[in-house]
Amino acid sequence: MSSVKLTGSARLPTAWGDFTIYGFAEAPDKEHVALVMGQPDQAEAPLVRVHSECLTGDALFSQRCDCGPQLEAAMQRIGEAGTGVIIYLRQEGRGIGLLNKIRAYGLQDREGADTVEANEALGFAPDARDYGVAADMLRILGVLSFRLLTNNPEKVAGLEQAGLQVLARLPILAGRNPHNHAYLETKAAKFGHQLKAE
Ligand SMILES: Nc1nc2c(ncn2[C@@H]2O[C@H](COP(=O)(O)OP(=O)(O)OP(=O)(O)O)[C@@H](O)[C@H]2O)c(=O)[nH]1
Ligand SMILES: [Zn+2]
Repeated sequence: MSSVKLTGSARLPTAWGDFTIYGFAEAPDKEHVALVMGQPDQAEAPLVRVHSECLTGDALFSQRCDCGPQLEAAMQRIGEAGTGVIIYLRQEGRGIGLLNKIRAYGLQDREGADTVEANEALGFAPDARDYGVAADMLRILGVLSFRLLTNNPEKVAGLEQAGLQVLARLPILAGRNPHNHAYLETKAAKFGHQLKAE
């Protein structure tokens, strides 16, 4: 039984080409979207990006993280390929929500905590995400095997555990800057993100 329901779709022209945006509802009140270009359900190894919401990075140009540039890079690569999917998950702050992420940022600023320590100080797991919903959305879209744009091995494992086939992990290195240096180092050291060019 899928935890998400497809609720509608529409054209979404972007700077990188024309996508179709699909709305998904997850009970009780979460809303997710998928951007689809071309016919990834017919393609042999389409590009897929599973992107976790980051309001500060995706919409407000924050340089504390690399989320906005990664999203742009993924849309550009899918535009160049002509086919692919962006699953945009409303798992802000690695699943703790926007307001808790801002509290975690405050602890990092005032107490020198890294992202993991700040989450733990607030009583959260270091990473509270789950990729089952993303897997359900991909299944509804008919995309069962694909190449995944990510540096995060947990994302690959999470989607595979949910029954999908990740044919390859493609690195997505974008948006490194002096403000996110420590954040990226923590991702590599504590979450095993692969951040070296391959
Ligand atoms: N709790 C918390 N979440 C953060 C922090 N900085 C960024 N995030 C969130 O982290 C999520 C992105 O996760 P990342 O670990 O950067 O990257 P990823 O999605 O796991 O991996 P990639 O696929 O390689 O991008 C977004 O939801 C951000 O809002 C932070 O300091 N604390
Ligand atoms: Zn971010």
